Amino acid sequence: MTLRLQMLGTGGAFAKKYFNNNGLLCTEDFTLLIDCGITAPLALHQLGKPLEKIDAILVTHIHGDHVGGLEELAFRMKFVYGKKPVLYVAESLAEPLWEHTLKGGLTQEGIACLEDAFDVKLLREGEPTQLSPKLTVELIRTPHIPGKASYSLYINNEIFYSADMIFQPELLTKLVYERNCRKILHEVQLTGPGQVHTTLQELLSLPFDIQSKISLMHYGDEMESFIGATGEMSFLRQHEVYTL
Ligand SMILES: O=c1ccn([C@@H]2O[C@H](COP(=O)(O)O)[C@@H](O)[C@H]2O)c(=O)[nH]1
Ligand SMILES: [Zn+2]
Ligand SMILES: [Zn+2]
Repeated sequence: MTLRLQMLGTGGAFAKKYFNNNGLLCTEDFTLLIDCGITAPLALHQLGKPLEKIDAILVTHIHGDHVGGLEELAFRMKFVYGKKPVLYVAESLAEPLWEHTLKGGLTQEGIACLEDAFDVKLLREGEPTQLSPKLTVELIRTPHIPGKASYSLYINNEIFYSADMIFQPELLTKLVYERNCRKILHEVQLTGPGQVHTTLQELLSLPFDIQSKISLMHYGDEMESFIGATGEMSFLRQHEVYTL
């Protein structure tokens, strides 16, 4: 089954060279935007991708580099195309996404809740959900910020998309050896302590056969100086189209 991934950006929260880590995941008849950060509207514009070609958006957690573009996207879909974007969101994130992030900007006549701005589809952790005939996504809750929900994605029961998370070697091992995971798209923090992210040093501790499945994303502006220092892992590049 052919899946294509084109990252709108591959940068970490503070990266300035690579835009926010948001991606277009495409089957032949469906385009999913994974996360819609602050830079997503500009990245889509630069790629020449009209908003109406995006069939749905899925958000992994509530940080600006993952949800900061939703206000503009909702307004443009409403006023330019007269449509509500389809928004896949974990049950646990829907209320905080509205109350803590979007309410201030989106509230106006005709918009009083998340459902007024988006066609909201709630996702349950651990339950694979078919988004289109050839695209299924399962949310896996993974640790990122203490006390805040955040989710990784298991796509078509074979591709792991970490989103932002603290290193989880047991999960990665289980996915590869027990769930036939054949590709891992993983965030990486290249310098400094990981704290709420996964460091390159941590990923380098994984066995070579797991490393060889990993493409690195959500990196800092210093990425170029780490080329050749990432073991069996390679860097995902902004705008390149990958067949998964
Ligand atoms: O050096 C750092 C930089 C950032 N953080 C924390 O990360 C998040 C924001 O980044 P995301 O990519 O959106 O997760 C925020 O909680 C910062 O406090 C950090 O811990 N260390
Ligand atoms: Zn992030
Ligand atoms: Zn985050």
